[in-house]
Amino acid sequence: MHINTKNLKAIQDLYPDELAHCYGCGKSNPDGFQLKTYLVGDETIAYFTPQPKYTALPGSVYGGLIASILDCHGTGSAAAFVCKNEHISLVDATTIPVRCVTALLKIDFKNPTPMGVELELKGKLRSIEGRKIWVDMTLTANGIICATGEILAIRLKD
Ligand SMILES: CCCCCCCCCCCCCC(=O)SCCNC(=O)CCNC(=O)[C@H](O)C(C)(C)COP(=O)(O)OP(=O)(O)OC[C@H]1O[C@@H](n2cnc3c(N)ncnc32)[C@H](O)[C@@H]1OP(=O)(O)O
Repeated sequence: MHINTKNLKAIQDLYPDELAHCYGCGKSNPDGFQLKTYLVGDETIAYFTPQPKYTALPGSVYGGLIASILDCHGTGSAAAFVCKNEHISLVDATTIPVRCVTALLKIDFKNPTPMGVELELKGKLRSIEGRKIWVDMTLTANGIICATGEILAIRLKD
């Protein structure tokens, strides 16, 4: 079921301008994917429909693209979970004082990811240990989990 994100703020839209140029999710990168991650309760969600140019075998999505969007969903999720943990409201904020980068990313490709359908990415917090945030992720198409991911994101120092 597609969650209505219309009244939610995407984490990536709350990154300070100077940290918002990421190819995968930066709002200030017009040539990038501009992935949007939303915090919904205890999990994060993002939707993305790859263009046909990101084909692997005909009809299926290139694995690098899958890794790329899970990477950005992971760092966005990590920032969102830190905000939740520290009671930083995403509703009132225009920017958040939390930015995370990827230290480690693992992807398991479970099934071919079909081209031409909207992909659903979800994130769940595993743990926050100081500046280290572990997030578990799934990427689903047509109700089938095509990939799972785990990320260790590191919160940047001020
Ligand atoms: C891109 C970085 C630049 C930042 C500025 C621009 C922001 C732009 C944002 C856009 C980005 C968009 C998103 C992207 O695409 S990010 C792009 C891809 N990622 C990178 O380029 C990151 C490159 N790596 C680094 O810059 C540093 O290594 C970081 C910042 C990650 C940590 O270096 P830092 O000096 O800060 O911290 P630390 O070394 O004390 O480590 C902290 C803790 O983490 C543990 N640990 C670390 N690695 C691993 C590992 N692989 N497995 C297991 N554990 C690991 C480590 O043992 C320690 O644990 P503990 O001993 O405390 O228990």
